[in-house]
Amino acid sequence: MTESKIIYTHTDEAPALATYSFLPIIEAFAGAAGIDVETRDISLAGRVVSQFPEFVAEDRRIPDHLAELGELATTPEANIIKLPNISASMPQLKATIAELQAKGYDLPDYPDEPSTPEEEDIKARYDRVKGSAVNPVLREGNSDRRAPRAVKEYAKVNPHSMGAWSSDSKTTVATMGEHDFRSNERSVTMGAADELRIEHVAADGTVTVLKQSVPVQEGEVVDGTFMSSDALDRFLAEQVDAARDAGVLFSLHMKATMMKVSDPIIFGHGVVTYFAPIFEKYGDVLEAAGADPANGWNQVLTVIDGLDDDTKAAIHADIDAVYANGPDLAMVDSDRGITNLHVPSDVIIDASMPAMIRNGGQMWDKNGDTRDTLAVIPDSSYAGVYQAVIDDCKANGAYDPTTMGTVPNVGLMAQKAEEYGSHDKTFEIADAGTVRVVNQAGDTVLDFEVDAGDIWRMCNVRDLPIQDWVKLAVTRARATGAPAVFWLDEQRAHDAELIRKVARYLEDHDTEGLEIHVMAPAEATKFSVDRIRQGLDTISVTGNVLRDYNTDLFPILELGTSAKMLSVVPLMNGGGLFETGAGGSAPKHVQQFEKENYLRWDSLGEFLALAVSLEHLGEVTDNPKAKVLADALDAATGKLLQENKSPARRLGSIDNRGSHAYLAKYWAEALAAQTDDAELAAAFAPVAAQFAEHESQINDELIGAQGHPNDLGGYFMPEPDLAAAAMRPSPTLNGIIASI
Ligand SMILES: NC(=O)C1=CN([C@@H]2O[C@H](COP(=O)(O)OP(=O)(O)OC[C@H]3O[C@@H](n4cnc5c(N)ncnc54)[C@H](OP(=O)(O)O)[C@@H]3O)[C@@H](O)[C@H]2O)C=CC1
Ligand SMILES: O=C(O)CCC(=O)C(=O)O
Ligand SMILES: [Mg+2]
Repeated sequence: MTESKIIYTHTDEAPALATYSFLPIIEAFAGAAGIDVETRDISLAGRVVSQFPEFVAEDRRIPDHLAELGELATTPEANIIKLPNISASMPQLKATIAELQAKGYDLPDYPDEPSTPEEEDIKARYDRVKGSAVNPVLREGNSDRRAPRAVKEYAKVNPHSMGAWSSDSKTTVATMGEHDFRSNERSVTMGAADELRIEHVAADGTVTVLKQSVPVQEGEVVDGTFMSSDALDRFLAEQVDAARDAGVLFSLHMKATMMKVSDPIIFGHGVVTYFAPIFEKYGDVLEAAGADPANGWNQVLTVIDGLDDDTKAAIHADIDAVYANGPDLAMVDSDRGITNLHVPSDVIIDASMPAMIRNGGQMWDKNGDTRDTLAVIPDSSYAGVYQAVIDDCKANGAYDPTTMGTVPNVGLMAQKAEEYGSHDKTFEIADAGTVRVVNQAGDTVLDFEVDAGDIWRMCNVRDLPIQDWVKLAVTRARATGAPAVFWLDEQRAHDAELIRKVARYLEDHDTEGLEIHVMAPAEATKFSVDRIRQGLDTISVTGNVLRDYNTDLFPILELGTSAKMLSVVPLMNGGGLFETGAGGSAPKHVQQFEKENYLRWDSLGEFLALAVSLEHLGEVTDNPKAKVLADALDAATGKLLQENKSPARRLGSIDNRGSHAYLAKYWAEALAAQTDDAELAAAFAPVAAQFAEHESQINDELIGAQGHPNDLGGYFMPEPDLAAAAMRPSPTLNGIIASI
């Protein structure tokens, strides 16, 4: 018998807090079926510590759990439950380092400007932890994200609130459309395995190797492209003027976390353009003092704070003038004066654009009022998707969650597909010249005329992941009967290569009776939202970035949040990676928990993932009890929804902890009631009885704990004892769990 083992990941922020409450329940229930649940620490803090063993006292070292799981993900035994984790921006990484140092971890500072080989090494280690460093390693398969039927039905009966859309809304999307990644893209499919080299050739002929070796496989699609720095600046300046003239908010939507090299640079251009008078007048002073707009306006403000009083006062007067003369900025937190440009990881496009659309196309201004917005998305590859949704809402009003259809996604991401693999192949160009991609034979495969400051990048996608993606699309289309639309634009170089492959690999499958289309993203959006309004479902089959966008966009409109999605990654070598929802780690929830001991995080994603993980375990190991646990958990999750025991949003109601207590109650009841496994039924009958007897006492203890500030002894690495105590405040519940 194969070992029955599930790996549960310890991550960050709200899901990490939820884990302190939910994991003991999982361990107890799984233990009754002979299933081991092990944890691995892939939190941002844990990953930082793991990079510096020689700096850290032996008893506080953390092994490189991510590398271990990355290897596990390539084996058939893998059964990993992956909770959302922080893809750290630079300000988050530095805050983590500072917190760990204060806790006595003797870590080096982040060297912004390394001047010795040792500092280069330290910086390289920190940079490995930065940005989207976890997901691409674990996602050794393509993604299948959908709203389970029970969740969709629940949302139809209990719709979330939707802001009204007016036909004269001034909200719109601005995108470059030329000189950007989409329009400069060139793509080639490799006829044979090779090794590519990326070089920059300056105007005087000097050759600089940007990347010595990019091994590529036969059939791999290789793209190169760049965004023109000058065109970007012109575009951004025009949008600042346009927003001011239209009297709408200016807001920039990037993915500075996942696209950790390119997007902070673009974000920095946004900061410099909006605050242009400041950088024109004080740019040298600020640069000398260490300002880096790519890390957000807040970082620049911190640097200004360290200047002498006179300079500081002068700059602040000029900043006031910028605010007075410029368009109002969309705000992240108007009470605290945090704008959309303050921190690059505060506004992340996949969640921020749908939240705006759900809100009638409006964002918050500095007074805490909602206003129409100019949403600036520089690259035009996918911006048209949001414009198409906005056009549809202007024409037809907000969507109706009680009737709307669903748009699940089959996303290409295996083996660092497309943009996921681009980070070590993205460069801010130093001098005008040519970037060329050269093969082993010395032939130039792709070349580009670039200027200083341009952002050049290469993306790759291998052939086997594409085959697997096409197969998954056909499987989902067959399973649901819904049309499957490949969101590919024949006008775009990369997509044109993919369209050829899709046509070829569809031939390998029985597609008789299936409706399969290829449409450019804006057209596919229109097709899907037209059907949504008719209550019809449409599978979106997309590349990596659209996978990310669509799996927040549609769930946020359909279900109110993407946390309620079933997110499965069937690993290409047979294992399973079960993600918990499609959203992130909800930092705002932690703020509320710290302030008033109330955690509004909904663990539905964890419940759904655990059920499919148990089901997978039951199938691949010889453990029928796992299947019984899975079925009972599904029944419990359904009942939890029906009985409205998900976390509410307000103090004094059931929060995350209370929802776990009810899940455990319903799970025990379902196990006691089932007849497939008498042993489990007998084991859980007394547990169910205890829950029934003590329900109100558990509620009193959990709700009674709320309402005061909570000190967890750390943000990125809370003290485990404090976090466990805060998340398990009901002795009665803890006693029942311990009795299993
Ligand atoms: N798979 C992964 O590892 C992912 C990680 N991330 C990371 O997550 C962090 C935060 O990203 P952000 O863009 O703010 O997106 P999030 O999805 O974390 O949060 C946005 C909002 O969505 C709602 N939400 C998200 N999850 C839940 C949940 N389980 N229950 C209830 N509401 C939920 C909350 O709304 P409200 O405040 O109204 O309650 C929340 O404020 C970043 O560090 C990012 O890198 C992001 C996406 C995926
Ligand atoms: O990896 C990341 O940074 C974010 C991933 C994400 O948002 C997603 O997979 O939906
Ligand atoms: Mg996402």
